[in-house]
Amino acid sequence: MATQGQVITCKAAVAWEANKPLVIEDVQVAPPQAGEVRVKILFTALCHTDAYTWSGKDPEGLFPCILGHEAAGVVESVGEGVTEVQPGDHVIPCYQAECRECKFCKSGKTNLCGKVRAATGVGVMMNDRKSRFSVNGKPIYHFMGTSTFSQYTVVHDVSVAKINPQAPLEKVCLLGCGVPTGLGAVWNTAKVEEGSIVAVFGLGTVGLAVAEGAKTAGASRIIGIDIDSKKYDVAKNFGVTEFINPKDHDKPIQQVIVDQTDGGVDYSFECIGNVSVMRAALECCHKGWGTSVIVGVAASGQEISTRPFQLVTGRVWKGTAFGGFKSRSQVPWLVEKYMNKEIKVDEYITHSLTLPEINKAFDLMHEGGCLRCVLSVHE
Ligand SMILES: NC(=O)C1=CN([C@@H]2O[C@H](COP(=O)(O)OP(=O)(O)OC[C@H]3O[C@@H](n4cnc5c(N)ncnc54)[C@H](O)[C@@H]3O)[C@@H](O)[C@H]2O)C=CC1
Ligand SMILES: N[C@@H](CCC(=O)N[C@@H](CSC=O)C(=O)NCC(=O)O)C(=O)O
Ligand SMILES: [Zn+2]
Ligand SMILES: [Zn+2]
Repeated sequence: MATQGQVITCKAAVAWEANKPLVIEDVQVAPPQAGEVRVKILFTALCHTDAYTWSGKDPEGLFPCILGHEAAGVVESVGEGVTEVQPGDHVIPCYQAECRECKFCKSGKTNLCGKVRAATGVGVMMNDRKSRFSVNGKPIYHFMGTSTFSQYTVVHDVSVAKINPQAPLEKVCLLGCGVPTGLGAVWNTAKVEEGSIVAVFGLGTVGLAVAEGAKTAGASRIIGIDIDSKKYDVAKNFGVTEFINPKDHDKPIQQVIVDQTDGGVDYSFECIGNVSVMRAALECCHKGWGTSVIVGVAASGQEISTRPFQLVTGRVWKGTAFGGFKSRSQVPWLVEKYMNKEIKVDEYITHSLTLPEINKAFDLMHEGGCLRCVLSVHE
């Protein structure tokens, strides 16, 4: 192919500074080095975590950078030693890598991978600790090892999942983050059993995917909690059976839930990123066994607290990254589940725009009616 081994100049949305509108720039994307893959991104969605880092509250946020981590595309070229994907393969970039060789990958206890995390956390590639992106010679940092708000990106080979080429990329891009995170929080992290009572705090994409996961796990009651009452109508389609708006109650929300559930829920999930809600989510769990899973990402400087007595009396506090899914192994499996109509994806897509409209897409994200907005990157 003509572009292999060449620098590609393409359009990308650059975050030059925290909180300043993204700027569509002509970006130079260097060829992939050993162990790297250059991907033509066709569709990318926006996740709340992109907005979080853009806001300047992420301690790992570096500027200028190219954000984006929920996407799908086609391999354009590969660097030396890359064997598991080749040009033309349909792929989903994975911010949570899976090398299958490191201490984490071999532990059988976690989906976290240590191979490239130190490099992706500081916005560079592992090989030479440099960025593959530049604008007129000025380096632009990578983000989460994915940087999908660009027509082309370079990722580590351990951070890319090859998927069924029949899958519609404009839909399955969502399997790069929010939907697997919610489903996996239920299936892998909490391991919700049939008949359980579940509370979901925050009914955005991640919370709705938790509800969907809980429904398929056979939960008997799925209580959705959100400060936006309009969320309930949509949430019913994802399995939420009851709704509570904390603003409608004088008592603390954990007390309201404990009163309505004969002592508390079996499982709760915080899908907002609010440390006060994380506490409420733990404290609404049943004494002796209730488990609360933190999914939301809280800003730099925020800390969780509760009375240790809550844990002494048997409640369990956990967290999850990418829903505990092993990315390269299990994203292709999730794609198949979608193709077999076993999991929802289309239902989370409320808006479709193009890359140049990305600032509008971020505005939409902060409006109640938007779950996921998918950007067509080459239109
Ligand atoms: N752990 C992980 O691997 C991942 C974590 N995340 C994080 O999950 C969180 C949720 O992501 P999205 O669903 O995309 O966000 P979202 O913004 O679409 O949804 C959040 C929901 O919480 C509601 N909410 C806000 N404050 C509330 C409060 N005090 N009480 C009750 N409800 C409240 C909002 O009305 C909204 O419906 C974010 O913090 C995101 O960064 C996202 C993906 C992966
Ligand atoms: N840089 C952030 C960390 C944010 C975070 O926790 N990210 C999640 C994924 S959120 C996706 O939308 C995650 O997978 N964390 C594990 C990891 O290795 O980063 C901060 O420092 O707050
Ligand atoms: Zn995300
Ligand atoms: Zn690993």
